[in-house]
Amino acid sequence: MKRPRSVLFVPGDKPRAIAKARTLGADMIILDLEDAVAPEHKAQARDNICAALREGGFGVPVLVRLNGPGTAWEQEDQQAVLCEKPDGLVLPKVEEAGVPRSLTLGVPLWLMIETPRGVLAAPDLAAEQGVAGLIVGSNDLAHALRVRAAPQRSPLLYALSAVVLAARAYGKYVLDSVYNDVHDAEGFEQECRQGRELGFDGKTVIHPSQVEVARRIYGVSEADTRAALELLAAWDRGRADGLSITTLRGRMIEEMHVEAARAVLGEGG
Ligand SMILES: CC(C)(COP(=O)(O)OP(=O)(O)OC[C@H]1O[C@@H](n2cnc3c(N)ncnc32)[C@H](O)[C@@H]1OP(=O)(O)O)[C@@H](O)C(=O)NCCC(=O)NCCSC(=O)C[C@H](O)C(=O)O
Ligand SMILES: [Mg+2]
Repeated sequence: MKRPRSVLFVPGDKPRAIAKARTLGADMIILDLEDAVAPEHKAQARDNICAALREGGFGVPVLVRLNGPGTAWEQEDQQAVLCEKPDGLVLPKVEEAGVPRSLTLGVPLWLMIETPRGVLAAPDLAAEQGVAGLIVGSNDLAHALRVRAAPQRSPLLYALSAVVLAARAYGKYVLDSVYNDVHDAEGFEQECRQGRELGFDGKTVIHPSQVEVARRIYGVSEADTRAALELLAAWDRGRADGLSITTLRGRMIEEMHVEAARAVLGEGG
């Protein structure tokens, strides 16, 4: 599976949004049964999601976010997703490793880390078999931590990095949280850049206007490609001169930088 850069949440009770999701160019779609859907809409949302999975036509992996274990909707959600096999399941507010996940259907699991205990358990959760990736849910996390909104998400940085660290340690994907203000394009772009710097693979998004921005910022730019080519050329010159390591404009280049540059070219084409 290719690294998902822009992952769109779509409420299961909004059929127009589900239809539109097929056209927006997200790398992955999450049809939501959990927090985007009011209790009285859960049944309709399940029907909508089954119909959408049956109809297909998304062109990218489609996951379903279930309501958590212990909720009133657990059983019905399980039956509903059995209707058509989604490409993965998103489990919310996961906190404990090593417990049998009652419904896996043999599909990849994406675990939402959005509670203090979830953050503390992130390494063990990332290590679990069948887990494709971790997703930060910073709305729930900020609420549980009782932190306030602050520039650059400073109160959350420790937790964000802890989740990235856990995912990287076990070779899993890791996705940044959603940005709530769908009218604040500048703030969204800034948060995408910050997420990328922190090491996330991509961002979860909630509105059509956010899809392409996340794809671009998490993608490989022309400048990235040029820099990678330049680094590889410098490396090749150094090796031809018999050097074990070399420099480019005074900056040391070692094998891991070469590996990173090749990865950029592999993705950027
Ligand atoms: C955030 C919204 C509620 C904004 O809704 P609204 O103001 O109605 O949007 P627009 O009028 O601008 O919509 C324009 C058209 O775009 C379609 N649309 C909107 N959102 C989506 C979407 N997510 N996917 C596909 N299409 C979408 C509308 O249908 C309009 O189309 P049309 O009618 O044809 O013109 C709304 O965007 C929304 O509901 N977004 C998703 C919210 C969501 O899924 N939330 C749950 C996941 S995030 C979460 O739970 C947080 C996490 O767990 C945590 O703890 O942090
Ligand atoms: Mg949440």
